[in-house]
Amino acid sequence: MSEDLLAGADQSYDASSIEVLEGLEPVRKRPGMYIGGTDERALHHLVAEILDNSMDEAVAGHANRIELILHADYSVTVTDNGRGIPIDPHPKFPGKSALEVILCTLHAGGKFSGKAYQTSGGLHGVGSSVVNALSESMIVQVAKNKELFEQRFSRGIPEGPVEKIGAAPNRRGTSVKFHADAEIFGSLRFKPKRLFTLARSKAYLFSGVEIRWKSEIDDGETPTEATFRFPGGLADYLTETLGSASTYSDRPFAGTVEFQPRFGVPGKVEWAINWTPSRDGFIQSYCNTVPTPEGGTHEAGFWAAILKGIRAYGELVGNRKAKDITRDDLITGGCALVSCFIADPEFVGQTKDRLATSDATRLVENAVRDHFDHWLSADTKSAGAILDFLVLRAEERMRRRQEKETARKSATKKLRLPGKLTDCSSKDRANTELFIVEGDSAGGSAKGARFRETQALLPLKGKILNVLGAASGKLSSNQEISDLCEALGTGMGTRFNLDDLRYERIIIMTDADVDGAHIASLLMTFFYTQMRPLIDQGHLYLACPPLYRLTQGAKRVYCLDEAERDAWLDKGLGGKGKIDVSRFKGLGEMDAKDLKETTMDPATRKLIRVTIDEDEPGETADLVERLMGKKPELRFQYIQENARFVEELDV
Ligand SMILES: Nc1ncnc2c1ncn2[C@@H]1O[C@H](COP(=O)(O)OP(=O)(O)OP(=O)(O)O)[C@@H](O)[C@H]1O
Ligand SMILES: [Mg+2]
Ligand SMILES: [Mg+2]
Repeated sequence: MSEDLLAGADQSYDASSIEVLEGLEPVRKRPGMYIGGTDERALHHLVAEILDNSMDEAVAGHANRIELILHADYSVTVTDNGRGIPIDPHPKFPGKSALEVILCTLHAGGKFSGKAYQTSGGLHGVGSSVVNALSESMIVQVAKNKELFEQRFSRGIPEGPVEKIGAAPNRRGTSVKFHADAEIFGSLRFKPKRLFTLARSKAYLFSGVEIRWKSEIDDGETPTEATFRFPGGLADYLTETLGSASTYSDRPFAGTVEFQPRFGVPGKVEWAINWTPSRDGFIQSYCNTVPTPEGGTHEAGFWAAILKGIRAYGELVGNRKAKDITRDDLITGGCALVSCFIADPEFVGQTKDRLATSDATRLVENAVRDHFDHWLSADTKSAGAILDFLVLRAEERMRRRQEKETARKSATKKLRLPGKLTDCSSKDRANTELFIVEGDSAGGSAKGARFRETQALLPLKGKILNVLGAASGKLSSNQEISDLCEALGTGMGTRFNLDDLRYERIIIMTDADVDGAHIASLLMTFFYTQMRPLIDQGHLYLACPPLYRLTQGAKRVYCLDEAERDAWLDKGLGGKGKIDVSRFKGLGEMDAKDLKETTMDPATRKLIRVTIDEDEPGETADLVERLMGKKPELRFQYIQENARFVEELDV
């Protein structure tokens, strides 16, 4: 670096360049430090801060009702029936009420000493003042001693002192209404669904509270009014979350245990966990009702208990492979909720994404461990199923590692293709298509119908197994599945790699009958669970072979559905004699020319792209479960009703 540059840099660097931000200014200058950014997540965090304060009041035993309202102008009101924020003059700040101090000063709060609250989510004395700073308007009302008080703020600055505005003979508590500041959040708006979910989860976390939800904004999918009260706690929450997914145990392993007092304050942990083959595992953890998406010490304690418990059970029943199970196998396979209440928790950051209190590990582990041992030995059927499932995951993980190592060794890996694949000649992936064809008979006419250069064929024999129900070990040993994987070139499950995909479009082409629909749905499920990115990136399609053939003399037309058939029947084909209608039983009944024209030729065919509705991942899993799960009637019904009539099929 040159001398000039150095000299230029410190010329104006003197005391005057050191700024001290006062009051709530730092919050507006650097919102990220307090709410983790200025994005949608940060915006919704504002509501969480205010709601957390009311929850703290409820958990401390002073409130049992909370109301959350989303107004038409996108402002939010949170009301509780707690003690009410103190409004008397603050001893340290003459002329200011405690309310004003709390809302206009960082690090002002009643949760530092544990006198007013024992196990609170709040602890920094920052939350409400931060929300105030980032709101273009905030109105706080406090009902106390049969009187109603109010103070208004704009961008963290009081518009006047706290004032008595009336009587409140039957009311008690705090109400905070705020409108997030567009200067900070731009055009971002609260999403009814997110707030609804937030309110609901809080109610699950503390069964002593009733939370009412109201939204003046109707997004068409979120209820505009609801009352949440869940005496069943996390066990119910988990059961609801898993919906109709099949699980290895009928009831989740769930419980609540009080801790030995910490700092003289009793705490507790509540949890629920179950295992399912039909979706990825997850854990949602909370401390003092504050979500901790990055986990922390309480999660560590929970997994330690489950891991030790399952290994000990394996040893007890003589399953030697149980000792290979690791924490990762547990985490990827289990669906868990853990909520603890402890005094004076330590979090990382103001958004409290991770719990750091080291005691929590031991407390949670001890609490859960005993119960888990009992639970496993009391329900040996579930315990056995869970153990098998976890052992399988461990084996799969180890096999993957081994395969990776051997794959690296054989550097000159030759591409292996299944014998029954009729490949296309193009060496370039662009514009190529793989037709997965049901049965060999159809394969015959498809061979004559295809464009050799770009269209490849893979006939699959009979019914592939119901992959969703099958353990993943069975999957990889299934011949049809491994042929499919080799043809695609991608690997599956956690080894799936989209870059290796050998074709641009994968097209499922099955007969237009119930069996065909079944096979198509099995394949879609397989892609959904094992090769999800292939669907996400728009590579998966369903072919639409016609359902009817009409002939009249020498004239012949194909119809995709009843409507089309009826239209032709009305106007006639222009041939001689009576119209002969035949309903296809299979692709094999069509000759190559017709198959090409109706189903395979990109210029004349129709395709359905398989997509997934991103907003509803839960429902997607649910639908796949419904399609593929234990009830075939439901499945057929769905496919027959829908598959033929939608352009984009949401699996
Ligand atoms: N709804 C309420 N009812 C009663 N007191 C409240 C309520 N909301 C806030 N307070 C009081 O205001 C104080 C400050 O709240 P604030 O959210 O700023 O900080 P905190 O909750 O103490 O900590 P954190 O920054 O972690 O949220 C609280 O400690 C509590 O004493
Ligand atoms: Mg708070
Ligand atoms: Mg504060």
